[in-house]
Amino acid sequence: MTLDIKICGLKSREAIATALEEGASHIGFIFFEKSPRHLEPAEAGLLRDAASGKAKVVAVTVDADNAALDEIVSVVRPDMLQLHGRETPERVEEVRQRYNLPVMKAFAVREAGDLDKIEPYKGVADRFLFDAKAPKGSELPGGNGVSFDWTLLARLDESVDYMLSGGLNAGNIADALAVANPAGLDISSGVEDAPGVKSQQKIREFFRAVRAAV
Ligand SMILES: O=C(O)c1ccccc1NCC(=O)[C@H](O)[C@H](O)COP(=O)(O)O
Repeated sequence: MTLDIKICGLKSREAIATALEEGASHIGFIFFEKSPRHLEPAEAGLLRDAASGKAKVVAVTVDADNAALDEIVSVVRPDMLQLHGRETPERVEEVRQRYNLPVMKAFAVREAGDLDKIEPYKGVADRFLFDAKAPKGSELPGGNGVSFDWTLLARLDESVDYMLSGGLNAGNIADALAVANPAGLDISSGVEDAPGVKSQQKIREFFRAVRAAV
């Protein structure tokens, strides 16, 4: 079983190097000012070259307008855009066409009905990302370190290409993979010592736990 693994919210060369050494398929940069993981496009542009030819660079945005995306795409040169807000199917299509880049559309999941929301995005988004709903009081639509009920994913058609995220860590990834059948995993808080501060040791432990589980 080959699983894509995206380490998200990276901000330092050291953490990127560790993620790549361990075999990350994707590295994510966050462009959302309220996040402790936020980077300016110029900062991400300097970091992204480390991943060239090794992993796909994913730019994570939340209801970004064209001006913001224009800057991110030209300065960071991402391989993929992750839309983590309330983007409509029409907006996802517009973004794909405008930048000629694959788009991963994020959905917040708490109950079965939340998965029905992907229907109008099928054939539009290149991949889905299922995350937990933000807890009350959080200003972040992602990166909250909270899991959802993975058994809900059993209702998905096998053809749905998705990454699983939300509160994953070295301690629960075996349980998650026993229940869900994702094409990829996406993790942020679970490999941090503090919000926005990645731990090289936790990154290594996460990969070790994934290898043991598959
Ligand atoms: O991580 C953030 O700060 C963030 C902020 C705004 C939108 C999305 C964000 N993260 C997106 C991701 O892809 C995270 O990896 C995903 O939500 C999982 O996070 P975690 O539960 O901390 O592992």
